[in-house]
Amino acid sequence: MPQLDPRQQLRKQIRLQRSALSPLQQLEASQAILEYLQDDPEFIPMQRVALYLAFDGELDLSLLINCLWQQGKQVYVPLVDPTKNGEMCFHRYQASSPLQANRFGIGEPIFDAKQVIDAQQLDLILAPLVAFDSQGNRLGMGGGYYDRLLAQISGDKPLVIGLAHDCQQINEVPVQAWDQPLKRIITPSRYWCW
Ligand SMILES: Nc1nc2c(c(=O)[nH]1)N(C=O)[C@@H](CNc1ccc(C(=O)N[C@@H](CCC(=O)O)C(=O)O)cc1)CN2
Ligand SMILES: Nc1ncnc2c1ncn2[C@@H]1O[C@H](COP(=O)(O)OP(=O)(O)OP(=O)(O)O)[C@@H](O)[C@H]1O
Repeated sequence: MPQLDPRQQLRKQIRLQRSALSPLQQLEASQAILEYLQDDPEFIPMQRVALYLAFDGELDLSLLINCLWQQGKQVYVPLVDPTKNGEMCFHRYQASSPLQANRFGIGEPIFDAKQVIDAQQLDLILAPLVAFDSQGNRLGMGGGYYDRLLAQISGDKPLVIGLAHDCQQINEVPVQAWDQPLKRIITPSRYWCW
C-alpha cells in the first residue's frame, strides 16, 4: 500500500473527527457562528457574501444563509468548473435556486453565467477548511480551489474568514508555497485575528 503524504493523512484524520460530531454539537456550532457574525458591527454593511454549502461534517451555515436572505443580502456559493481542474467560481444562491450535486457530491446551483460574481466584487468570503493552526495556515480539501481563488484577491476587499470547528485546529499545518494563510478564522469558541 502506498503511504499517504502528511497532508493527506491530516485531511483523513481531521475529516473523520469532524464527521463524528453529533447533530447537537453541529447545531451549537452553527448558532455560535451566527452570533459572532450578527454581533460584529463590521458585518452589518456587507451585502455580498460568499459562503459554502456544508458537507462531510463542515460547520453548517444554513442558519446564517437564512438570516442573510431575510436581511435581503446576496448569497453566493462555490461552483466547481467540471471542465477545468481546480477552478471554481462564486454563483448566486437564492431560496428558489435548484441545487444539483457536483462531482464531489456537494450541492451547487445550476450554472448561469449571469449569476456568477467576480470575487473582487464580494464583501465577504467565508471559506471552508479541513485543518488550521495558530498561525492562520489553512489546509483545504486538496483541490487547490480556494488557494487559486484567494491568490487572485488583493487589498482589503473582500474580507476572508475561515470557518471551522474547534477540533479542526492542529499544531502545525505542513505548508506549501502556494498556500494562502488566513487573516481570520472563527470557531465556535474563538475569533482568531492575525
Ligand atoms: N462545502 C464545500 N464546498 C466546496 C469546497 C469545500 O471545501 N467545502 N471546496 C474547497 O475547495 C471546493 C470543492 N473541493 C473539494 C475537493 C476535494 C474533494 C474530495 O472529496 N476529494 C476526494 C477525492 C477526489 C475526487 O473524488 O475526485 C477525497 O478527498 O476523498 C471534495 C471537494 C468547492 N466547494
Ligand atoms: N495559486 C495557485 N495556482 C496554481 N495552482 C495552485 C495554486 N494554489 C494551489 N494550486 C495547486 O492546487 C493543488 C492542491 O493544493 P492544496 O493541496 O494546497 O489544496 P487545499 O488548500 O488543500 O485545497 P482548497 O484550497 O481547495 O481548499 C496543488 O497541487 C497546487 O499545485
